[in-house]
Amino acid sequence: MAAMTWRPARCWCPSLLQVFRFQVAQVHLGRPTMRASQQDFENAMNQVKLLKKDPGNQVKLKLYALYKQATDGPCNMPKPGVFDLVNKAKWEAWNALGSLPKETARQNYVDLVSSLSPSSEASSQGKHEADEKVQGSKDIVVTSEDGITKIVLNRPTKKNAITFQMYQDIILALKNASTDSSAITAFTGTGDYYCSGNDLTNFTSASGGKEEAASRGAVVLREFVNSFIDFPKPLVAVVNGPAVGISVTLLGLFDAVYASDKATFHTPFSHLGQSPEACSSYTFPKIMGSAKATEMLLFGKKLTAREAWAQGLVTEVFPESTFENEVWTRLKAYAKLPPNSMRISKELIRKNEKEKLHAINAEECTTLQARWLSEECINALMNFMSRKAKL
Ligand SMILES: CCCCCCCCCCC/C=C/C(=O)SCCNC(=O)CCNC(=O)[C@H](O)C(C)(C)COP(=O)(O)OP(=O)(O)OC[C@H]1O[C@@H](n2cnc3c(N)ncnc32)[C@H](O)[C@@H]1OP(=O)(O)O
Repeated sequence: MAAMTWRPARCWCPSLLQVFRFQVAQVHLGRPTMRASQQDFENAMNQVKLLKKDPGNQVKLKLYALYKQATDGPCNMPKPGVFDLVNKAKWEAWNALGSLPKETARQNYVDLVSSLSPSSEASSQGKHEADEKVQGSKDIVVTSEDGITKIVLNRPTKKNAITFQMYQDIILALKNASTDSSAITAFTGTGDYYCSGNDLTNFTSASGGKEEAASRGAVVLREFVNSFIDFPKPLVAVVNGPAVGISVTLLGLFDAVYASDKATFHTPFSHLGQSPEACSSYTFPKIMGSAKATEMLLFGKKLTAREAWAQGLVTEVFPESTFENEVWTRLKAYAKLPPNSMRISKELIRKNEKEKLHAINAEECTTLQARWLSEECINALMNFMSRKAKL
């Protein structure tokens, strides 16, 4: 086994890691099952060596984790000691991927590398493979094949929390997906979480005063939710793990929600001094009744996948062991249906509520803009930031 040890020309992040040795061993990946993806994977590994720009520790940890998941499967190493910073960071990144299948990890690795060097030929395939990756950044990876445009939240070390940039990336991804050649668009997450909602550092790290940040937040949130309200094609959520906050409330605007039985659904808005968004103040009572909606949106009751299914928020629950395979097989079959008929039928189902949903979205954003400036919310965000420091 030839080991390729990559020592950066300079220490990339002395504050976090003294020296980050990024070891990617060239291993014989066994008899090729899918020659092409294996070839892409090895090409991507070589591309990593040629990267001229420092991708940052987060990305390097992600590459390390995806590489290990793709070659060794789920994390099988004991957790390093608390003072072994480098290996503990690597262990956590790998462990955060949970039971992500090797093929998915391999594909995510290739996608991540190609997003780092977009001009690179991460794929050795012809036109078809090159079409698979259509847009995205390091945290939102968009691929399109088999009639499905897949929008992947790809920030597993932060439980796929949504940054300001990711909101913009998703708006663009939906805009592109609405006119591309795919029949269906699906959202899913990398790692053990679907999405832990809004990145709670969005506001504390925003430039300008908190009033300006709240105002910008309301504008981007309104545009973000409108892009879901107006999306013309079948929109499916593939909830691969726990979902928090806006990733849960948005489900009321999806056309189908398939969940792994390890998924949970949590909207801790009162705990955060906030209020509901993504039209959930209307869609949740409509879907599950006002009492169940109150338990979620006011009291922050966390639902299991089965409870969410029983309340109508989830269309179907699958065993974790067969979830990915069953869901993507089903969606590939659905994606073969006549796309115009599906689009027109969706328009019939949704058209009577669109105007109402836009108005509800506007009101929720105005309310949230005020909430973000409230003492209750600011204290809650500070508590979240300081919780680790107490450890
Ligand atoms: C200019 C302003 C722009 C604003 C942009 C628009 C704003 C739109 C806002 C729309 C309204 C949305 C509301 C919501 O979504 S409310 C819900 C927000 N989410 C949460 O409250 C979840 C917070 N996270 C947690 O409770 C836990 O992390 C969680 C239970 C999810 C997992 O716990 P666990 O112990 O398993 O893992 P860690 O806590 O160690 O998490 C691993 C690392 O990931 C970081 N993390 C996780 N979630 C978030 C998050 N939501 N925001 C920021 N960071 C998050 C966590 O801090 C860990 O990082 P470190 O390893 O660096 O500590």
